[in-house]
Amino acid sequence: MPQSIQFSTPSRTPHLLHLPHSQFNRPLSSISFRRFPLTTIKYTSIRASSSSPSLSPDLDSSSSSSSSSSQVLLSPNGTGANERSVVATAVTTDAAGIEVDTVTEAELKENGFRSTRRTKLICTIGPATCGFDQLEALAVGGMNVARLNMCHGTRDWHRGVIRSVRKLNEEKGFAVAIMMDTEGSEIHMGDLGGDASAKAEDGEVWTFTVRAFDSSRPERTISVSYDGFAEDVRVGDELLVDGGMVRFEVIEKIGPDVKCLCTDPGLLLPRANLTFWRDGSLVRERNAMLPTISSKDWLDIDFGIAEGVDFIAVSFVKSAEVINHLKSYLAARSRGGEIGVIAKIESIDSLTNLEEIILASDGAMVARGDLGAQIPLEQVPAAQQRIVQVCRALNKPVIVASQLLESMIEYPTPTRAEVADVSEAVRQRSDALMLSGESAMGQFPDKALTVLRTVSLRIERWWREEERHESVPLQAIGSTFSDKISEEICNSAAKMANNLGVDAVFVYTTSGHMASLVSRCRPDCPIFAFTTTTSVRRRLNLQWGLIPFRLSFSDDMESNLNKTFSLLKSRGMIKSGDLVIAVSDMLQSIQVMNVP
Ligand SMILES: Nc1ncnc2c1ncn2[C@@H]1O[C@H](COP(=O)(O)OP(=O)(O)O)[C@@H](O)[C@H]1O
Ligand SMILES: C=C(OP(=O)(O)O)C(=O)O
Ligand SMILES: [K+]
Ligand SMILES: [Mg+2]
Repeated sequence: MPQSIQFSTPSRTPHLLHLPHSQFNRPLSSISFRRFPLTTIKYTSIRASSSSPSLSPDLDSSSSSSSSSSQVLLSPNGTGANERSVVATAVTTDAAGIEVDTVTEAELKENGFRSTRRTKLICTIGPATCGFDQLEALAVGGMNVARLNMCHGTRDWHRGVIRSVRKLNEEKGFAVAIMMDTEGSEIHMGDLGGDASAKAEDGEVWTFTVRAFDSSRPERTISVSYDGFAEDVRVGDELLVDGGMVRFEVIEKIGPDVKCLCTDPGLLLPRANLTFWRDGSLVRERNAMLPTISSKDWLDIDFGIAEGVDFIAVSFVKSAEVINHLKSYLAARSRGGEIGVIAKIESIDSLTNLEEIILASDGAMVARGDLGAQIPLEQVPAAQQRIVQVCRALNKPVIVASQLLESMIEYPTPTRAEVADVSEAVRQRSDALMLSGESAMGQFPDKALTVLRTVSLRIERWWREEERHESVPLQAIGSTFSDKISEEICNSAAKMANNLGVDAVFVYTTSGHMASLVSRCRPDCPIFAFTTTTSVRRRLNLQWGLIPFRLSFSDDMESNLNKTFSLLKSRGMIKSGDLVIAVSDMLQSIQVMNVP
């Protein structure tokens, strides 16, 4: 199949350039249009929307079907320029045949392409946010992915949330993806017998025990999920609750009970995780014999498959093997590649095997909560930067998680240090930021999301204003020749977009791969990703800069562009004169044009 680069001038006359395969052994960026005088480039004209008066008459009939009202176009969920309530507009009988959520629509109209947020936002859903209206408020506020932590809540509870999110997507045109996070074989405390928390004071002696309680929890007593706990632990060990938020020292062992002295006071939360340090280093063998995916996790995974979640985040990944195992399990049970597997990097082993784990996964999470309990805290920032860089190099989305706005669990305003931390993750160009307790059980979930949104927007703008184009050299990753061509096309498209100052890159992608390749380049302009299925659209919502739309399209780029321009224009989401670069994975083409 000949590869084509299409170039259409601002006067809307596109030029079609056919090149033999061999030309593509060089990066596309080295293919200069100047080397091929425009006069030798065969051109075809492209038809604009039916509202354009300057169409070539010869193409009217061939493309008039492109404004058919049966076309369905779905916009992404809100980038949250405003807090007004979302009105359902999922009306396919609409004259323009568009389904779109009003948040994105309003934002694009009011602020234009460039102002859209590039960094994606994830909210952990918990008691503070599980109601339909609360979920809707988060979607309006910019939530791209809802995370369910299977450490907490029953499957019925999680099912309720999943169904509410799905309803929200169907009724209001959002594309909020669902990420299920496995519990993993970590050692954690039991619940607190109904108490929301328990305060451990300095100098108090608490009992950690593997005994089950018949009735209510005895005072200053905590149950532990790991049967071998009392045997393994030694007097003098340090016991860290929730990554060091509260600390104890083991002072005595009495059968199944372990007496511990509180050395750093704080709040104990139900099912908080526990780590152990001995002589200044983490005791790793403690859960080394436990499988990464426990039998309870496998049941949760089956539940996730049945409920059609979009991502499964695997806790305490140690090697690529477990990721490969889960991926083949999913491939056999879910309809082929529909669930993305995210590796949580939160252990020493996962740092040791980082590249192979990320290569095997569909994305990674910098799970700083547990990571900070396994390596010294001062090493966490360097680990974060390395994980973000490896993910970018290997073209996998990366999430920065835990304690971004921890103080907002209790207070309506973040600390300056928290804002600086969020800014750093945005500046590193991570794909997504995640809220945990802030949205799950905090007092100000919407405000916390607003802080992530406004800080992301501001830092992204600052970075663009400073014109700090990144010169991160992106290593070649494509294995097949076709993959290599796609990669070069996307690299070139992003470079052209920056150099020409275009308003948006349009990418037509069936699997989503081409969109991720454009996202990887982190271009200055937003990326409109058009894909044919709702599941791909939702998964794209995790990736930096992608505004995913669902659109039925063909392998005829001319008609796809006509259709897109017409649909987006009729909703006022783009306007005549906007400069766009379009790439497609079906034709492997690049086109530059003004919206007619
Ligand atoms: N589904 C849920 N049901 C009840 N509480 C939850 C749920 N999800 C999260 N939480 C609460 O939010 C806190 C922070 O969430 P997260 O960081 O995901 O969990 P953890 O602290 O266990 O690592 C949890 O400690 C828990 O108190
Ligand atoms: C995100 C994390 O995992 P979890 O909240 O499940 O402990 C973390 O440890 O930072
Ligand atoms: K978890
Ligand atoms: Mg963790």
